[in-house]
Amino acid sequence: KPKGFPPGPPRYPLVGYAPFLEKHLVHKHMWRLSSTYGSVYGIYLGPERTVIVNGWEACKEALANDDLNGRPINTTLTLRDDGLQKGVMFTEGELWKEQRRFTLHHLRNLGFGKRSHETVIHEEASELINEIENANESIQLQIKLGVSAVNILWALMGGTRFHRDDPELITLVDKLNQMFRAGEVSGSIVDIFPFLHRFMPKTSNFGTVMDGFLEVKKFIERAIDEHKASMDTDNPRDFIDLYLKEMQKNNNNEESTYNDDQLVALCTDLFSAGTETGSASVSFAILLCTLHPEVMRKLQEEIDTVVGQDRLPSIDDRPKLIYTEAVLTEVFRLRGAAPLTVPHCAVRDTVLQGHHIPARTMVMINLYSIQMDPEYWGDPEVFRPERFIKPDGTFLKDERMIPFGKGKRVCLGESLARMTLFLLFTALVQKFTFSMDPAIPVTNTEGIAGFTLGPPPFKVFAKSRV
Ligand code: HEM
Repeated sequence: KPKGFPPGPPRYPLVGYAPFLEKHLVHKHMWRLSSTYGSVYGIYLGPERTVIVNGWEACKEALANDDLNGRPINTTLTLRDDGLQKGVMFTEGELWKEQRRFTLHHLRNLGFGKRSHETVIHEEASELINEIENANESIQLQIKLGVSAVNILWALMGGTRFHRDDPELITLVDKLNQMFRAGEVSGSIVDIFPFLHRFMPKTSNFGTVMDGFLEVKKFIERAIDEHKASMDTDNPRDFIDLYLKEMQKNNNNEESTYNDDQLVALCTDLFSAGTETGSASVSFAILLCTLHPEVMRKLQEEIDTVVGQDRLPSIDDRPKLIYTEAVLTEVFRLRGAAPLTVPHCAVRDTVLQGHHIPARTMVMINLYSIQMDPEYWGDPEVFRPERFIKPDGTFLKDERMIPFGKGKRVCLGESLARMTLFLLFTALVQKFTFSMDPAIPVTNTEGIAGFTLGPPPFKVFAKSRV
């Protein structure tokens, strides 16, 4: 017989435990609470009860349970989509299944995460390298990498490439970054008290989030209008054309889930999820290697031996770049971009680690707690890529490394994200040795959690190696 709803920290009137959560390192706080309340505990965020899942065994069980594959309804998101639940990231059931299948199928055919996309990423890497070479002061990498990430994704979604110094693009990337830091993955005060959204000033975190949402939405809507005006149904150029074609095919089908609102929300999901996380991961990788010059040196030695300086590293080099692979895995372990995944929700009553989880309970799966478990890793706080290298020198693949999640809700962009991180990061360390600009001291690298985890502000000097 299942135990009841999992117990947890105290519930204060109206607000529950929400105001006591440490906003900018919420994954760490949630993990800490598990030492008192157990790996699966219940917590009230406002009047709603939520379940937090920690540790490998419990997270693995939760991710394998399809009854926990829903998404909670969240006020902020419903406001983004004019009161509807649309897109792929925050939908569930048949709509989600159909749209996710269509999206993955067509993005893959267009070259998503495949060798044919490497040329595009190499072009972006070369442009980025040029821009860094021409900078005569220390640089803030995150916006620059954000621009690269947009171009890499947009090549498949919208078919065009933006100029790196396009001011509109830079504003968009900047607002996206701010939005991801201002947001709260476990829900904000507006999600607890929806009526408050009318009173939130533009300068509040909620205002920043809505501003970011609307900026992306405007960008997507404009692109869709341009596609409609110029598309040739027989020769679809990119993902938006393919989707518009599918809409035409289903024109007379009232049951169809392919429509304008859905296309806007889907592209907004892909664009938001796919650009900030990518640039955050490369930034974290550069930040950690800059603070560990011995790691940077070893990386450069390996790349010089396997690739040399005459061409950019390619995905074909990957199996030979063992140390590089270990560094990137260690970056994901220590500073994965989505430590709490995207909130899940029980689609029906179910059981987790013997606890009863009622239908519609929000469930947060804490990947950080897996990746930082001292009993398993020994010295989880230490940046030590060697932990992923076996004594015989080969790469050690660890089943606990799931920075993209696992199961049916696993990140839709994993193949692209892995390829982008590898190609941009290796190109940068092949060409430059980075050092910190002491004007912005980085006292710790834990980063800033919002919707996702982003690096702390930092600037680097890039010394050319050739
Ligand atoms: C390093 C970069 C990235 C990391 C660490 C990451 C991680 C994640 C994680 C942990 C989830 C949630 C899994 C769950 O709910 O259990 C997720 C979902 C998702 N990601 Fe990523 N992601 C990254 C990059 C990308 C990229 C490049 C794209 C798109 C092009 C993307 C698109 C999505 C989408 C659409 C979902 C929602 C999937 C669904 O609900 O069915 N992500 N990601």
